[in-house]
Amino acid sequence: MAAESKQENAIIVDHVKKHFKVFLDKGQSFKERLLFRNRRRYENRQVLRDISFTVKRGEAVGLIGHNGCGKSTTLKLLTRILYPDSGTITIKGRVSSLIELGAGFHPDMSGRENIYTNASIFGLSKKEIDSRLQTIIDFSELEQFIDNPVRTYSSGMYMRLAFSVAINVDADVLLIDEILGVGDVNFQAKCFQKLQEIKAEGTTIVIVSHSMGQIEQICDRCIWIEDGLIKEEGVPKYVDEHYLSEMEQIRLEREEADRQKEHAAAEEAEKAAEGSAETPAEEKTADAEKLSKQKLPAFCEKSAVRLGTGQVQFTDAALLDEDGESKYVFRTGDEITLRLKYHCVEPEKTPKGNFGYGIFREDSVHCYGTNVEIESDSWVALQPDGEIEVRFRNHLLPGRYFLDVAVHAPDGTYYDDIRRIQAFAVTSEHRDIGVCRLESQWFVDGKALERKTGE
Ligand SMILES: Nc1ncnc2c1ncn2[C@@H]1O[C@H](COP(=O)(O)OP(=O)(O)OP(=O)(O)O)[C@@H](O)[C@H]1O
Repeated sequence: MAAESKQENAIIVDHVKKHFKVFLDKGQSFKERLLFRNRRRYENRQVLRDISFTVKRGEAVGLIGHNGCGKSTTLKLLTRILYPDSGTITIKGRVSSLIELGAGFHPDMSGRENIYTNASIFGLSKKEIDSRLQTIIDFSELEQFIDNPVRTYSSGMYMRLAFSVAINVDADVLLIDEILGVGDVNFQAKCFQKLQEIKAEGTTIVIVSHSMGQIEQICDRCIWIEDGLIKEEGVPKYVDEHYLSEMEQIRLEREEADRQKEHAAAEEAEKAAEGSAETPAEEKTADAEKLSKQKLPAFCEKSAVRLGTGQVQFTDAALLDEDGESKYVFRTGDEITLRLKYHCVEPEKTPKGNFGYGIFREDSVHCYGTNVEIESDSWVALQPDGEIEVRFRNHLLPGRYFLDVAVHAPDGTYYDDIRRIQAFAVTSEHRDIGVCRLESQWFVDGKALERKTGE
């Protein structure tokens, strides 16, 4: 049997469920509550739907997940500030928690008196507290204020005292909620170092944090909670990466929805403006440098730059997914279609054009560029109004990118050239790094390694 499996469990959480009653229209005043006592509506919010995990003695485990997913609730259940609706929690040994720090402090009592009452809540006898009193005071750096009532303390001083007590009670299990927000930067660094010492001494630790760096430095294992269930569990570096990538995906999807709304509104405004004032005839005619002075149309990013003679003008540009939907976020490996529409002012004078596109990463790295002539050794016969599409497999790695499009004459004169016409983002489930994905096949002693499923 592996040594690890022999190690004793310090915490066993077994099929725990927890809901809260959330009142929707609770009266504010006593009168309102009395008058509308029959109207008090509430909803049952199921916060933990079925959580099971174990923590071995001496192990440090991090709980991560987005706001409101139930991390603090899990910790409060472990501390017994709350009780589960069903399921069981078993903890072996003395528990100390850094949750709701200083909740047990009495404001009129001095710092010293509060150390005694607070440490006794953690189960220490008077003799035990006497022997570690100076260590607690020294760690808090509050020596000169220790006999003042804690109501005269700043919130940072208050937290420092509470933290010093909680970490000096020789707990077997330490539960921590976003602890490293305590005090100033120096004190935070000191707390962090102390935690590492406590861990090295073999204390079991469960920590809730939004700081992946802290989780990776302290924890042996990480548990990602989502929708009241455990979504993933394992080595912090990998779980954190998956979590951060999902958070980025959610953020980008929101951004995409906002952008769609913005574009729709801009198009609407453009149509309204077109309807009320017809563009004067002379503005529609070709004129070198004219495009740079015109207002950018709605399909362009606000930061776009437009150059060219205006003899051919793009009237629409869209990046489409495989279903033909206009998108802002793509994944590495997706097929993307760039659809361009154009208007040619006088096709008889400018019968041929070459269309091209370029992609730049947001830090201006030129990732790619090509045109019709490079790919097909031919030129496009220009119509008064035409459409052109280019389809490509997206091998770009995660990041933000900008698209440039241009159409030029056989002599190289740019008819229309729009830089940063559109922004887009790329996400990926792969973990390779760099600018683009070079799908790699590994061989060991001539034998091809099996590729991960889904790649
Ligand atoms: N006492 C309570 N009464 C009603 N709802 C509660 C109570 N405590 C927590 N909740 C709700 O339970 C959900 C989970 O809260 P919890 O504090 O566990 O989340 P969290 O993952 O720690 O979030 P955060 O990262 O924001 O700290 C939230 O929707 C919260 O509003």
